[in-house]
Amino acid sequence: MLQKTSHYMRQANLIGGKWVQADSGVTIDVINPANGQKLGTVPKSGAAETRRAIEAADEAFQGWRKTSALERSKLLRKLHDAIMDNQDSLAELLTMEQGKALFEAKGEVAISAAYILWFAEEGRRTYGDVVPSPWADRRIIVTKQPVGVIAAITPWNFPSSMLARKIGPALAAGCTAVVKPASQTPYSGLAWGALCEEVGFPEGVVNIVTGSAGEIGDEICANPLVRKLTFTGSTEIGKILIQKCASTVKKVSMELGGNAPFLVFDDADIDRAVEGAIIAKYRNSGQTCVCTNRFFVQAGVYDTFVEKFAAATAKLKVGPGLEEGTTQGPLIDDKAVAKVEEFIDDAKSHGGKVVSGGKRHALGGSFFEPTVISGATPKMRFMKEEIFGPVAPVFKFDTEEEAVRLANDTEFGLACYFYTGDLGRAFRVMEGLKYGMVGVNEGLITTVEAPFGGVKESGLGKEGGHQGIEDYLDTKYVCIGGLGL
Ligand SMILES: NC(=O)C1=CN([C@@H]2O[C@H](COP(=O)(O)OP(=O)(O)OC[C@H]3O[C@@H](n4cnc5c(N)ncnc54)[C@H](OP(=O)(O)O)[C@@H]3O)[C@@H](O)[C@H]2O)C=CC1
Ligand SMILES: O=C(O)[C@H](O)CS(=O)(=O)O
Repeated sequence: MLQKTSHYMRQANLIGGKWVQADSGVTIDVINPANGQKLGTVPKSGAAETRRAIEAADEAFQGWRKTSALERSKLLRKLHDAIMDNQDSLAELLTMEQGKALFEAKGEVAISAAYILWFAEEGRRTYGDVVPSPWADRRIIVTKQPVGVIAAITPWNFPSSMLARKIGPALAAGCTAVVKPASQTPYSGLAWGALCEEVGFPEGVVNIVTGSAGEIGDEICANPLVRKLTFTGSTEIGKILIQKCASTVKKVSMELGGNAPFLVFDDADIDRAVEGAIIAKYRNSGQTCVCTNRFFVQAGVYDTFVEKFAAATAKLKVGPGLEEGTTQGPLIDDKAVAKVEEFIDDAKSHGGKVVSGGKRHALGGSFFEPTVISGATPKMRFMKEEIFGPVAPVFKFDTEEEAVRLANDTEFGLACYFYTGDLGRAFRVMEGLKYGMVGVNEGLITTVEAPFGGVKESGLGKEGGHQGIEDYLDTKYVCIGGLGL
């Protein structure tokens, strides 16, 4: 199977148009989470390689910034087409390094291409202004220009689409990029380097460096040539990076952790709510930042919802991502499994009841049974900590006010979901929830046309939508005199 995915599989850094190893020659093994087998290696790079990548991006920026928005749009469209022409092999590579079910990997590759196409179009609409001048002899214009060299650091859970919604707007705006993919899932990002090379992006426009996160991150944050950092990952690391970027006053975009609530009111369509709950909880085996972390169900429908949700959960098929029919792949590693077990043990110690799943899957390794726990209470770790795994705690509430208060009782504010048949309630609850994204009677809302991002400690900035390109642009005010008007 590896043979079929090898065409875009690269086991080297891409710096200034050249595929190179780490200076030390040291490598990192990349492991298939479905079977623990080694897929290959990537360079264990550090500050020196990162510095060279930044310098290559800065050199390429001098030419790339002078291309027209239409030229950049055409290249991005070619990149979109190349991704879609190779969707199957890119999806197989993604599943082999990350573990997700193949249909989800194909979906991730497709939305990655969709982000590229969206920004191919948005890059031609970065309008400025001509402002009526207060002076008869001067003219005022306001223009948008690319910020310059950007750095992108991406997580292991969506190694393709998280990169797409960063380099898509960056390249469309006229920026150049240095990318650090997650060490556990580097191949999807490196494949992007091969695709950009194939469709004709100039050398140094996209550079990709794998290896020591701390060393690479420190060079990115300290190097004044890098004018913006866009990061997707944990809030813990995001806070460190924000602090380190202060030394050179970089722009920062942060897509960080979540603690999504999912509210079900008495007047909800319960079958629709269960359908939404399944996708909002178990997509990517629960390893997404917008996965539901806490289910809050009104007392009148609590037992019915738990029974239907547990039954639907039990129907999910755990297995290797490449296996026909699999809906739940393995977790990324054994550390992730151990964390999920800790959450379940904590819940049981506080009176929670496992009504579906609850333990490691018979397949062994990092496969885990999708799990529903009833009788959840705010004393449990779920209330404040992101699970990042296939565990669904179901809390009970009585009033609308109580539900909104419980939902907001977190430092996070990324995504939230609620189900109701009452229009007035829909507006009251939507306006009361302190989150960047709200699903009303829907459990999967991510799309390229809408601005993705959180508030509070879930992050800064938006990705996707027309907002997604703004963070890659500087606004310049120009006052023109001496015109003899
Ligand atoms: N808001 C959002 O859109 C998303 C948020 N997340 C959040 O991320 C977490 C899980 O993802 P995970 O990958 O474990 O998150 P991490 O924050 O551990 O890692 C994310 C990326 O940051 C890199 N990194 C780690 N430490 C440093 C450092 N000191 N300097 C520079 N880079 C560093 C990692 O590199 P390496 O792999 O080499 O360690 C990886 O590429 C969860 O909290 C989840 O909610 C995840 C996806 C999307
Ligand atoms: O990394 C993630 O969790 C993604 O942001 C989730 S989504 O964009 O696929 O919804």
